[in-house]
Amino acid sequence: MDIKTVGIVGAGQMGNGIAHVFALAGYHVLLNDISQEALDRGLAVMRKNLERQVSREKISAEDRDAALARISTTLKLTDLGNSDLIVEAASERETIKTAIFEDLQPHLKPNTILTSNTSSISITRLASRTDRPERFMGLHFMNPVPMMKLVELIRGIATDDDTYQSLLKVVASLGKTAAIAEDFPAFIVNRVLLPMINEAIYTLYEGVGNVQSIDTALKLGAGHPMGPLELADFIGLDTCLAIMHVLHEGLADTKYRPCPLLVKYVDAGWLGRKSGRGFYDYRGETPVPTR
Ligand SMILES: CC(=O)CC(=O)SCCNC(=O)CCNC(=O)[C@H](O)C(C)(C)COP(=O)(O)OP(=O)(O)OC[C@H]1O[C@@H](n2cnc3c(N)ncnc32)[C@H](O)[C@@H]1OP(=O)(O)O
Ligand SMILES: NC(=O)C1=CN([C@@H]2O[C@H](COP(=O)(O)OP(=O)(O)OC[C@H]3O[C@@H](n4cnc5c(N)ncnc54)[C@H](OP(=O)(O)O)[C@@H]3O)[C@@H](O)[C@H]2O)C=CC1
Repeated sequence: MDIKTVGIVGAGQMGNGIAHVFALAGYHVLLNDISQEALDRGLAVMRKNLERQVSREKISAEDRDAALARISTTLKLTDLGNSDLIVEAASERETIKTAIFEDLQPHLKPNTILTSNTSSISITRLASRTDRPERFMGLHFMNPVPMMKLVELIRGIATDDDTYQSLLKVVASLGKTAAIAEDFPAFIVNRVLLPMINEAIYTLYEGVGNVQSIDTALKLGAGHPMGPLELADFIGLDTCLAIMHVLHEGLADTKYRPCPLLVKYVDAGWLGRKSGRGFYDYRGETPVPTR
């Protein structure tokens, strides 16, 4: 299938990164969110990240301008009806995702491929709520999207081969590498990564270390580019908690129980970088540990 126009739902940190890489690869992008503020912020972040790529001589100024010219934004979900491919990147809540696909469905072309960037939710179940489970797949980008080379591809039980092959080509056209995961809770990356982050939060909760010592230990002791608490803040603590709930419920094993301290931070609205505070406080010039 020839994919030219991509509709992206959700202009948060993932949605804007996904729009960035599709536009740079020559696709026309229509970006939707429920809030104008999120759309404006998403565009501003894309401009900044494209600018950084120009200043580091990764792309030319012409590439940047052409990419920006290929991106439009809209508050109206139904404007995405002409897209050849939909990438849903709204908040990690199943009811939100299901409602988006239900609202979009009557306005879509029959062949349009539906994908979700979900970190953990069953692709088979999301697909089953649409009129085209055979043309539905998990297309899971990593954060920050312009930098990370991997895209996890997850087939639902009904996904057909044509959809799978089309998405393999899309991933290659973005200059990224696909890893194929079976449709089980949190797939591959987050099945491994999130229990590690949750364990780091338990380590903090139980007083084995403080924020600084835990992050320093994993960065310098295990060669991680970011400490696990810094990474949790980067992903978003609400998203981390949502993934742990899916693992805990979906695999029915207590080893996946979310740390009460993670729950407390989310209850406080301390969601990490995106809200200004999490395991670090980002409101000053340099991040300061909150524990
Ligand atoms: C939750 C899920 O469902 C799945 C997930 O995504 S889990 C999260 C997966 N992501 C990770 O684990 C990220 C771990 N962190 C890293 O790899 C690195 O810290 C990083 C690549 C983000 C930044 O690297 P760094 O060396 O500390 O920063 P810095 O030297 O300033 O930048 C390195 C590059 O990243 C780019 N970059 C940094 N932050 C960026 C951002 N937020 N957006 C876009 N690009 C960014 C810089 O422009 C720079 O690009 P070049 O190398 O092309 O010049
Ligand atoms: N953060 C990460 O590291 C990664 C996240 N993901 C997944 O990507 C998805 C998005 O995550 P992320 O970008 O971090 O989250 P963010 O919170 O940064 O962004 C989510 C965006 O979706 C918007 N939104 C909520 N409901 C709707 C709706 N009905 N229609 C359109 N937009 C809506 C939100 O608006 P508002 O703020 O107004 O509610 C917000 O702007 C999630 O499924 C997440 O699990 C995948 C890989 C990595």
